[in-house]
Amino acid sequence: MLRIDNVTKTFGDYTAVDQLTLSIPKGEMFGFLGANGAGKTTTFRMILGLIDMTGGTISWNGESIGYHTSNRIGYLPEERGLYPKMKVKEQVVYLARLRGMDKKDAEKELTGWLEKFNVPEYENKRVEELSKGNQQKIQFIASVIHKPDLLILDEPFSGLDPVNVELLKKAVSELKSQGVTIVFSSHRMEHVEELCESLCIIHRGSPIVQGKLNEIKRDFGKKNLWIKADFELEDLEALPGVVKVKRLIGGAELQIENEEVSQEILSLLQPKGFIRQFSLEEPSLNDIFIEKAGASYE
Ligand SMILES: Nc1ncnc2c1ncn2[C@@H]1O[C@H](COP(=O)(O)OP(=O)(O)OP(=O)(O)O)[C@@H](O)[C@H]1O
Repeated sequence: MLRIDNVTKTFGDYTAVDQLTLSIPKGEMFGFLGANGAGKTTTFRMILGLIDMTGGTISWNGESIGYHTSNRIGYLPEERGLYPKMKVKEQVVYLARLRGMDKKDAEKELTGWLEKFNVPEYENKRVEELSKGNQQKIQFIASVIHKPDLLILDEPFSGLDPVNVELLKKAVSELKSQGVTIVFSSHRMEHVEELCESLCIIHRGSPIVQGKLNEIKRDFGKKNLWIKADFELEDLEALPGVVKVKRLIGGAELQIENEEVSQEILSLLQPKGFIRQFSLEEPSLNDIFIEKAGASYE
């Protein structure tokens, strides 16, 4: 288990992480979310021991984070950076050996990963010859080659095309099924929704939402209602229990206070004409993020 206990980080007068307490069970894929500047990367750097905490403790499987835990953690940093002139194989094997891996094992692992990512021919290419997205795949390989049991990924999907996003999602899901604990940050809520059972949204270094995704959605209460009708959907905004209305061609998307409101809306609309679509859906993580993180700005 990764335990972050009452962790604070200040830079001068500024508090970037504020008494953060979180527990991430072993083998989970955990989403660590927050607006720009919320404190995600700073937290990751403290987990890695790259910067000192101002206060608090962090432990991995009961051991305080430090030099002895570093070989068991893999990290894909937000600011990607490989040596441009070095060949992929030289570079990844060098990084793996720094993590205590044997050269032969590292080469074998690298070949496997390059095949998995459909780029076996990259082994002897210089990093600068690869596109930015492909460099990112190589950096991901460098972060997992030593088979860490805790993997920290800072915005792993940014800059990847949809095919590579799918490849990477599959790779992280496989690692999870092998028991690796994965913590990742992302501004793309749909990726978090797809991959994570639990998550935390932080704002100014403190959690504002925390828990299991399905419970967070249930507790949020509000629902989305999609309506398409062959008549003008007028005055929806004025109906009791309607929070937001987004007009679409031929219909509307509503945010409503609770399920009961949808029944009242249906009874009101039915006498007016033909309703093509009327569907009630769970709120998206995007809705929750915008409301919770947005409210904290005020
Ligand atoms: N070395 C530093 N010195 C001073 N302030 C810093 C330093 N590192 C981070 N900060 C500040 O701490 C806050 C949190 O930064 P951090 O990089 O952790 O945010 P983030 O959540 O990762 O944001 P983003 O989504 O934009 O990557 C920011 O206001 C940032 O300016």
